[in-house]
Amino acid sequence: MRRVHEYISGKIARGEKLHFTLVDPDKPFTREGLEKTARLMAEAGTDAFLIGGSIGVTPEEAGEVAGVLKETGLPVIVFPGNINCLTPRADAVLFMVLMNSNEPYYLMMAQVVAAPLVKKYGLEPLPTGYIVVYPDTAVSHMGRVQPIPVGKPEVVLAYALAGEMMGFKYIYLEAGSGSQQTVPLSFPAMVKKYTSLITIVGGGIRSPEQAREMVRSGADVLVTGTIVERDPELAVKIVKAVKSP
Ligand SMILES: CC(C)=CCC/C(C)=C/CC/C(C)=C/CC/C(C)=C/COP(=O)(O)OP(=O)(O)O
Ligand SMILES: O=P(O)(O)OC[C@@H](O)CO
Ligand SMILES: [Mg+2]
Repeated sequence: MRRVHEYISGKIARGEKLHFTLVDPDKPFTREGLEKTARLMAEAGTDAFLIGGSIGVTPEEAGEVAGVLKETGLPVIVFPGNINCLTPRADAVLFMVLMNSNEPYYLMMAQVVAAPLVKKYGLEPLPTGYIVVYPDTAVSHMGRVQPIPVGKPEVVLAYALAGEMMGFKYIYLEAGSGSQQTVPLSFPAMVKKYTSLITIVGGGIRSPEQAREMVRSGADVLVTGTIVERDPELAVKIVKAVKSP
């Protein structure tokens, strides 16, 4: 059963660009507030919800958030900072390797610890190479990241090719949540040109214009988190820009 992968890849095959809404269960929320945001984003046309955070998420919070988001009928995908984000109430998990980490835990041990849990929970694994471009965010600190030189898209391409050769289906080009900059447009462009990976891009996207140029450059899936928390109406405009680039 690869229902979520088929849902995502089917839409891409039909020429659609996708938007994922990131919800961090560590951020304070009320059930009513979360329901309202979820409904707003679903009506705007977001394609799925990601749940996860770098620090502080309890499995109970992850489960509660997943339960509320599932009421929209959209897929709920765990975007794990670590195994604490896993919950059986989600549909799938970005089964990630942080490819440019210097830390063995994020390269192999997190996956080894997670795999039996993913199996028990019945989560669909989405095999994903995760690349964090910039230093100075929670994820780059926690993940002991070796940043990618911004003027060198061939470096990111080499990672993407390696990921594709190892059988990953997704590559997530991450600026870092709350980043001041988005990933360089040349990065999704290069990956799209030379691989058949599904390209997810996120971090620092704050305007419909940025969203539009990122999908025009080759991103298949755009992720926004911070703007959904700060300005949901602007997030709705971003979804519309992704859907009509
Ligand atoms: C396979 C499993 C279960 C785990 C893999 C674990 C790996 C490789 C994690 C990569 C390192 C990491 C810390 C990723 C975090 C990704 C994430 C959920 C980011 C969401 O944003 P935050 O970093 O929480 O942003 P804020 O600072 O805005 O809260
Ligand atoms: O919070 P923002 O900056 O939108 O980032 C989203 C996501 O890519 C973080 O992992
Ligand atoms: Mg967080």
